[in-house]
Amino acid sequence: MNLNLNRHRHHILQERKSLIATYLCNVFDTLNDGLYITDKNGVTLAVNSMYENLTGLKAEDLLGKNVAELVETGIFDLALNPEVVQKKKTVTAVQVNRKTRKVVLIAHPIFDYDDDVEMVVTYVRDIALISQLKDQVAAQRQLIDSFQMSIKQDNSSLYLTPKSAIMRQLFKQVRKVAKTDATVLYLGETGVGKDVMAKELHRNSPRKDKSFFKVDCTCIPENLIESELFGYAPGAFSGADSRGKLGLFEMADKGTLFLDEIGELPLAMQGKLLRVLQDGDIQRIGATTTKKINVRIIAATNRNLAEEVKKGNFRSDLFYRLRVAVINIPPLRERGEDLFELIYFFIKQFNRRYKRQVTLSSMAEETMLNYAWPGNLRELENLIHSLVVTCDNNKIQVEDLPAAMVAKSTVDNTCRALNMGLEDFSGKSFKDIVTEFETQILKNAVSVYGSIPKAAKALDLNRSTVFRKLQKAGFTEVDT
Ligand SMILES: Nc1ncnc2c1ncn2[C@@H]1O[C@H](COP(=O)(O)OP(=O)(O)OP(=O)(O)O)[C@@H](O)[C@H]1O
Repeated sequence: MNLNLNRHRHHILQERKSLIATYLCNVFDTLNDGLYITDKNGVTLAVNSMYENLTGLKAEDLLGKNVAELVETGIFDLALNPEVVQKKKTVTAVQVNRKTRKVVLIAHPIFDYDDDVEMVVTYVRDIALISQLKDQVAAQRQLIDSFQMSIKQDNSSLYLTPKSAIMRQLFKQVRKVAKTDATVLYLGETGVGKDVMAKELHRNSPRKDKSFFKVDCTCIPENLIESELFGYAPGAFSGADSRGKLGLFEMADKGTLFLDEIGELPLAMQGKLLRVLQDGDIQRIGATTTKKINVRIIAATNRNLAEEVKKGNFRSDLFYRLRVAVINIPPLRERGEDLFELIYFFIKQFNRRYKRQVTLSSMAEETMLNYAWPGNLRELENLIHSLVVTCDNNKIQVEDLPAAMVAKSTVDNTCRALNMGLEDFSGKSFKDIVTEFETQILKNAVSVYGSIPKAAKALDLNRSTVFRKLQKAGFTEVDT
């Protein structure tokens, strides 16, 4: 039974081998290298189409001719065959041909059963391409180095020793998870420092000497995201670089990859990312095999990912995978005394950069402290940058601040003093809001001074006016 099976296989194999022999030239034409085959005497037996492309020479001018003759007639300046046959080993050289094309030759001996050289198979590569590749590798190395430099250098321009309890606790948490290899998800409004914290995490991790790459998922066009992240195999699609391309996952191997704005990652990519997180496998576009990589993932978003999962915009399985260590970065308005510290930290930074000695008036300082900073640290940093650059004398006055900030700060102040929030006024007319403010001020004054006549006197108002306004608003002195 087994014997029959083996015979059958042997028969099929013989048939298939003749198939290979029939189509061998077509197989040669699929190679990305040029191919030049001679017999042991140097007679040209075959060249593939890539050889023709690289050298500009035509097969019909070469086939059947001896390489020695081709050298003599100046078709090319050297041939490796005699040396390969004599030394019985692989030989390499740079060849220039009649068309002044420069190529690299790698000539291998093919032995017969007596261990004598029967043929010489030469691979031919474009020297320009090789030096381009070298440049590319050097550029990539430089890129990796510059990433590492920026990680190392950034530190001095950052405020990393917060005073507020909330941030001290957060830094503690960051430095603790940094020691592990866990995937980290940063959540927080725009400009709160997710990017800064991702680098801080890398800097404190055992991978600190390896590369750190950041991908802003909003910045890469959807059709390029996959090739940027996963790279592609040589000749993966028409127009692709024939040498293939390294993706960011491979570049960040052994280091950290920061996926910023992960909420924007297209659904198809979310599936691929999940596979990386689960198995540590990546597959280049057009590749048939996968590759194991060792990358720590840090992700960040200002979106509510749970909501995005409900809406079907974000895969729940990926969401759960990312939630291994979630770190919420609070907005500036919740960082208490850090705001004060940060204001002066940035003033110092920009004073140093522009060789200035700008300070802040107490009114300007108070206005800044009372502002809600919707743009968070980015807004604060940019404002101080512009104030330091544009400040005429060395003191920033409240008039130098943006009008909207001053107005908002005044209203916020009044609201705070009156114990009201801005949301209390939504949908009301200006007149109603003013009346409400007025009533609140009068109420406060009556409670502070003890009676309507005393409050009216303190506010330099007519007592009947105060009485009438409060009565109209439905208050009596007893109510207050
Ligand atoms: N601790 C810090 N010390 C000094 N500057 C900081 C700090 N944190 C953030 N910044 C500055 O604030 C700006 C915004 O920070 P970052 O880009 O990290 O925020 P983000 O949350 O990632 O923003 P986005 O959501 O828009 O991506 C940057 O210019 C950064 O340098």
